[in-house]
Amino acid sequence: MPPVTDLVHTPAELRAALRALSPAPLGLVPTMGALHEGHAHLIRRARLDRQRVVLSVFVNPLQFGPNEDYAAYPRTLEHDLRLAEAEGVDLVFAPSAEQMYPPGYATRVSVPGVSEGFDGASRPGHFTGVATVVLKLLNLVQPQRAYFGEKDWQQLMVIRHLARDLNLPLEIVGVSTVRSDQPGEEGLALSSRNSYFTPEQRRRASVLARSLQAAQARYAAGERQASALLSAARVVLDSEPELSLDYLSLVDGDMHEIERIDNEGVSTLHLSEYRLLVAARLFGVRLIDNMPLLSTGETR
Ligand SMILES: Nc1ncnc2c1ncn2[C@@H]1O[C@H](COP(=O)(O)OP(=O)(O)OP(=O)(O)O)[C@@H](O)[C@H]1O
Ligand SMILES: CC(C)(CO)[C@@H](O)C(=O)[O-]
Ligand code: BAL
Repeated sequence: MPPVTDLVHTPAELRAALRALSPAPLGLVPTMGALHEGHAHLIRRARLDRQRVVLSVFVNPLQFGPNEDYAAYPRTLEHDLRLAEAEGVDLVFAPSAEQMYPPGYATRVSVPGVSEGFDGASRPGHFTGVATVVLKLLNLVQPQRAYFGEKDWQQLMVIRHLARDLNLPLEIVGVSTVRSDQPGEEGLALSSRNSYFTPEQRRRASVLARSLQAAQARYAAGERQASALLSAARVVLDSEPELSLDYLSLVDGDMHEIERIDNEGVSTLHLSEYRLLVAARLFGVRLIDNMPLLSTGETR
């Protein structure tokens, strides 16, 4: 018998369905749907942790700017349910915008500092929208653990900060980025927005990953100046004529830009928090990617 995945749409239905799952430990996987192998990886990680898995599918209007792709964002609930069922998800919560933000809704949650710069600068209000909806989802589901992809690195840092600052009684689990292994587009970070691309454009979009790998290679060869590491990435990005760069940086775990890696004073743990970040627009689509200086696997 294939596992049965329940689908609910309202907070009241969610509460009733959660009662039926309790007292098992719950893992929440928040998504905006259009599920792919990256999302499947988060679900599998939650199941490995022996959690009952609640998956939310909600394209959150609060985190989109007025000129962004809220209306065009892919909505594929039937496909998402099939993937959720195949991966053994216990419950899918797919609310409407009206259920999440009924008339009179006012509250916003923001995490200054870590939300500023990078995507926070390019997408004003984005992380306030993310923090607000994530806190609402955590309150609705009350999981023991919640799973987020490293692909959205700054988002993961914002949510870790939110959980720490507000003493949220749960563990935030970061899961490493799943990348394409399709010939020609190897390394491309899986993303729902890749569905906007033709196969040829996807191959060219792998330039982001290749640029970060070039910086990693320079680091592995002994380079410790951020500017030189970033130049190595920049050469690769410049090889794509259609690419318009938003940012390319090396940051520490607090999202502060760093100029030089001083291995003497930095523990391996600290080093694993350093990230090369890139964001660029390609063929009208805004893409982000990031990599550690050294591949270190998942973070917790
Ligand atoms: N390739 C991936 N590897 C690991 N986690 C991922 C990957 N892509 C998305 N995720 C994670 O899945 C969760 C839901 O993300 P979301 O539904 O926005 O998908 P997405 O592919 O990131 O879409 P978008 O194109 O909007 O960036 C987030 O925690 C995100 O970091
Ligand atoms: C965390 C999230 C589901 C909040 O809407 C979204 O930002 C995403 O899919 O990464
Ligand atoms: N995966 C991040 C959600 C967003 O781009 O709005």
